Amino acid sequence: MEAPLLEMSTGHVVYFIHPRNGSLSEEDTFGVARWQPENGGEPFAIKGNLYGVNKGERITVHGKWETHPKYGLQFAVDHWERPLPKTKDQIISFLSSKFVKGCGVKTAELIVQKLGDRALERIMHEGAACLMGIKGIGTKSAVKIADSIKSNFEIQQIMMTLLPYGISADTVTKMYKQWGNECVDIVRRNPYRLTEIHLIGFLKADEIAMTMTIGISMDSPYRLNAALQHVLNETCYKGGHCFVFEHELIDRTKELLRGVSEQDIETELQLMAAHEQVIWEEDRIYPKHLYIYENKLAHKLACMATRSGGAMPFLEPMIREYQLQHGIVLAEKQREAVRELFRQQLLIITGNPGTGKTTVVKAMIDIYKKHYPEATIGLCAPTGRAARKLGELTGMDSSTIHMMLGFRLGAEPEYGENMPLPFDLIFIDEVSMKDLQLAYNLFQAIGPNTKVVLIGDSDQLPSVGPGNVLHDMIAACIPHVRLTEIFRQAQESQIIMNAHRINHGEQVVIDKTKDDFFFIEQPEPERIAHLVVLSVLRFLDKGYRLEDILVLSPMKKGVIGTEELNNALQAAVNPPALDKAEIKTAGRIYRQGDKVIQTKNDYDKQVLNGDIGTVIGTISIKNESGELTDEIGLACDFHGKVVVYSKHELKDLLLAYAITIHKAQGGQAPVVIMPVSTSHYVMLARNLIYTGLTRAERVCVMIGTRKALSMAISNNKMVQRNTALREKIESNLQSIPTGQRKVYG
Ligand SMILES: Nc1ncnc2c1ncn2[C@@H]1O[C@H](COP(=O)(O)OP(=O)(O)OP(=O)(O)O)[C@@H](O)[C@H]1O
Repeated sequence: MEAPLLEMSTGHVVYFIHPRNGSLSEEDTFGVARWQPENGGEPFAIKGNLYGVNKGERITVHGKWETHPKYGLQFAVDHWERPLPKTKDQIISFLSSKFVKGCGVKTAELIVQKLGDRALERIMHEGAACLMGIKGIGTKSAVKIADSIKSNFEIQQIMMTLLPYGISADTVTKMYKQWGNECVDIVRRNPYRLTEIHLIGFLKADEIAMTMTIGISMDSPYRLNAALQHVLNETCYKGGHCFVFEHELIDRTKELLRGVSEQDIETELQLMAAHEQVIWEEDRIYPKHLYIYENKLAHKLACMATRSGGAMPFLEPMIREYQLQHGIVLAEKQREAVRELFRQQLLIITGNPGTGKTTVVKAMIDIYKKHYPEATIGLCAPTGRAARKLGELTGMDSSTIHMMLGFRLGAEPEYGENMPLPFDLIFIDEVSMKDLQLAYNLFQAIGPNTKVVLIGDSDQLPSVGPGNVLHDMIAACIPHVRLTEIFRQAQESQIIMNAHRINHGEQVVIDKTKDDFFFIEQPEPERIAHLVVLSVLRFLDKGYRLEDILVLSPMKKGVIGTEELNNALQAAVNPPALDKAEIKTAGRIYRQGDKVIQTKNDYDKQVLNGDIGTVIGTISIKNESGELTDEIGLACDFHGKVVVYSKHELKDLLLAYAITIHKAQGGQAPVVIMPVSTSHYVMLARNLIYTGLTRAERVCVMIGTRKALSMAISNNKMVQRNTALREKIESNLQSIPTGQRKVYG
């Protein structure tokens, strides 16, 4: 049966019926609006994907009439377009709209005066040249006006061609930025190229490829290439691996492509390796960038590790003087760490909580400054929270590694191989979180005369991103001092003592007369969720603030996963109210007063993955020229810095009443509440529970079953990560003959 022909109507949206503010997003594109056809007919309702339609602007909608059981006759929009304005008034109104940069009503009138009814056609064909000589338009603004008109209509054309294949308007805009007017040709030839610029994933590209008329064969090299890239990257980034073994990559790709022969996949892989799209080393296949990071990092670490000095007679009296001045006796391992600081260019200090890491860092800074008064010292950590804590404890400035390196959107960091960081000594805290890429960027920026001290707890979860950098460095014998003594003050904390027990595979011991560790026995997940909410409310009643409380769950899904806990906690802690602004998008509600977490590094806004803030309210979004638009966004406070999110940027912001233990790494709070249930037994591992517990500064409340806790404590099977950093550091170390090793200090 042939599809019914679509009808069309040109006119404008008088107002939006749903959503009332007309603020649609890529995730939430469905809208209903009151429509005024320009032929003078009666207004009617239109509905459908109206994402990108602005109230009042002239567009053409294509679709068909439908009868809604409740609302009657409506026009269901299949697609829409912005027609080329025809009359003088339409042209002036288009030229002075937000789509054309740098052109107000007066300038628009002057343009039409000079170029007439065919002004837009002429600008598109002749470019900026035809605008020259018009009063108030210089060369720069002529180019700006011409470019925005051209790109506007080109994007429209591309959208009309590609939207039917399920490519969203937002993706088209991004594609256009990358490929300009060639988008349609590129996608028609090889839809998988959309995966190259991370606009869509392989599965979506495959879907598009299969629906495009020219069709792409199942064993097309384009398809195989994209599938191999997809499997390689997914495996590395989801599993924290730096490479994937050849047989595993081929097997997984075969499973994904179903019906394509192993031989064809292997041939494509060989071609990819020959063109250095991937790196094939022995039986390992690396994404090219991870291979470069691993090799360069290994080389740099080995060079630094071979630079060590000899005896320092001045040091022992300085350590004694420090102890006297501060009324402290450093433990032998702490003294060893101070000595190693002076001897080594690169030093790792690890220890479980309460073993005196911060104390020894303070001693190191003090003694080093006494010996080298002119020395410049930098402090940093992978997350904002960890950096703030390091700054507070040492009384010195401290920043995130990203900020220290000067990460910028779409550009190399400010500091790197050719521009080393301007410090004599750098301390980096919470190094267990550092993944391969961040470690590479950091060490590239370390100059030949800068010392580096890495501090961390190697029993915590490894980094979220690829690599197992801290473990590999320790295993490769990079100078390392492990602090083991638990000091008396720390011994009084049940949190610290139980953290050590868990780490040794022993069950927790709780003294009910003390008030820092509680275990509430409850087997039912629904009841656990309820108790989590009650506990949070109780701590709030006691005077704790929301930011003092971390609710940690191992998982996102399920009744006691972060998603459902967040909904329950939002409803209990911050319910809707007339005086509280809120925004709804993609099924989530963000309300004034909500605790939120950024889930991606955004160098433009200067908020990093893991930063926690509070929603201040809603706000009108400004366009590129700084003028307010109809679009409503969200304003959040991140430790005194106000960050504004447009609706489509909210995908990078989640509620943070409950967060995963992985996300909580590098941060601590006075209170930690943690469900521990067999309902997420796949996630129950010792280092997970250990990491969660050690986020608590004052009180930890676990809710669940002892059985689940005991299962987690017994599960010490570390998930293996594919990395060759250790091997490469060792081989670099061997290739630097002892005679050529530099003396440092
Ligand atoms: N040599 C020492 N003699 C006596 N007390 C010490 C000594 N070193 C550290 N402490 C005390 O032990 C406690 C824990 O020390 P510190 O905070 O430095 O450990 P940490 O390893 O940094 O802990 P966390 O990982 O929990 O932050 C502190 O109260 C500190 O004052």
